[in-house]
Amino acid sequence: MFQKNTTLGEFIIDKQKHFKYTTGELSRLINSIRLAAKVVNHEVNKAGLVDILGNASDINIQGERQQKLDVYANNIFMQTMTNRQIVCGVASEEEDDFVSIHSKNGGDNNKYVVLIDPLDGSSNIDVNVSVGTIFSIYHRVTPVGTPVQLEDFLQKGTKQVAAGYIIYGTSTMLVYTTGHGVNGFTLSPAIGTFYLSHPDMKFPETGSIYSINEGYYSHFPQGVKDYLKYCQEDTEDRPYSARYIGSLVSDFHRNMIKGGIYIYPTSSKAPKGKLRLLYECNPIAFLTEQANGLATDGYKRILEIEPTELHQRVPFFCGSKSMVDKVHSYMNQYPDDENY
Ligand SMILES: O=P(O)(O)OC[C@H]1O[C@](O)(COP(=O)(O)O)[C@@H](O)[C@@H]1O
Ligand SMILES: [Mg+2]
Ligand SMILES: [Mg+2]
Repeated sequence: MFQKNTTLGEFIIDKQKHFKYTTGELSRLINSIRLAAKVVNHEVNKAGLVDILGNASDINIQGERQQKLDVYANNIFMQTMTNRQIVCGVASEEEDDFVSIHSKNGGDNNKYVVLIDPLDGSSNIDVNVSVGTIFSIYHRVTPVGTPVQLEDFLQKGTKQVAAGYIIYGTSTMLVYTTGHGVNGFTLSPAIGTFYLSHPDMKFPETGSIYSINEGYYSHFPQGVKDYLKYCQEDTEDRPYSARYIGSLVSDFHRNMIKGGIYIYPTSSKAPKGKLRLLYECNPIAFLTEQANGLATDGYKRILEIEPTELHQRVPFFCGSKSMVDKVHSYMNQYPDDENY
């Protein structure tokens, strides 16, 4: 069992033992994400003092107006991946297409691709509410030494090698998995080092928190409406508490610690759901399952969904096992709602 004062660097090196033919490439990659996270954290912390709040000029591929911090965080992670030549390609929420890391000294020779949501919870940036970064790592499927292709990114979530998030909140944490459980590290602001603070994180089997934007209630599928009615009934252990921060990372983090469910279903405003399969739902689903929770699209396992587009959206239900099972029992009463 790891000591609480174990640093992330020590933990990464020690965990290499899980990979038979390790070259250290994955460790270097996670270390680079750690570095980029610290740079972004520094900027987030002084937001309001520097010109980093508010809208940037562009509308991104999602049709959303980019925030300055979206652009800043995206640049930091892209530069870190490019300068360190540790991946052969990166796909980002803020980039129209995937970015190949060709290199005079061999980006194509790298075996990993990264998919990233550089700044999650953009609507909360200007109001000093916690935001995050989400990342997902795959082993490429095209031959090493050749330019990266779209198929290297369009892989099922079950193929992820590692996934995690950084939460820029009351404290800054990096939480990740390589398929051997979920561990959380807190940044010591004084020393600038991440220390193991939340070893072996697990979702409680059940909980009493539900997270959903009820503002869209009238547009939700009937199964979701029925489940919300169930959550709000007056019984011994209900009504549950409604908690919705509006940053997926923050709502997920709280629910993983306290027990709860996060739902972003389809709605007439978002007929396919809002969240992006590749760099929001797959990494969070991998963490959820590694922490004994469930992550689905309301009907089937998120990690089994075959991706078809870089920026595709899916409905997202994730959290404590018995709560996701319960919402499924309602969704299954309306099988037609599955064919969105
Ligand atoms: O404002 P809404 O529609 O409830 O959406 C909030 C959801 O959208 C997101 O902000 C989408 O992520 P981005 O901020 O990375 O675009 C999630 O973090 C959050 O859970
Ligand atoms: Mg996001
Ligand atoms: Mg984002």
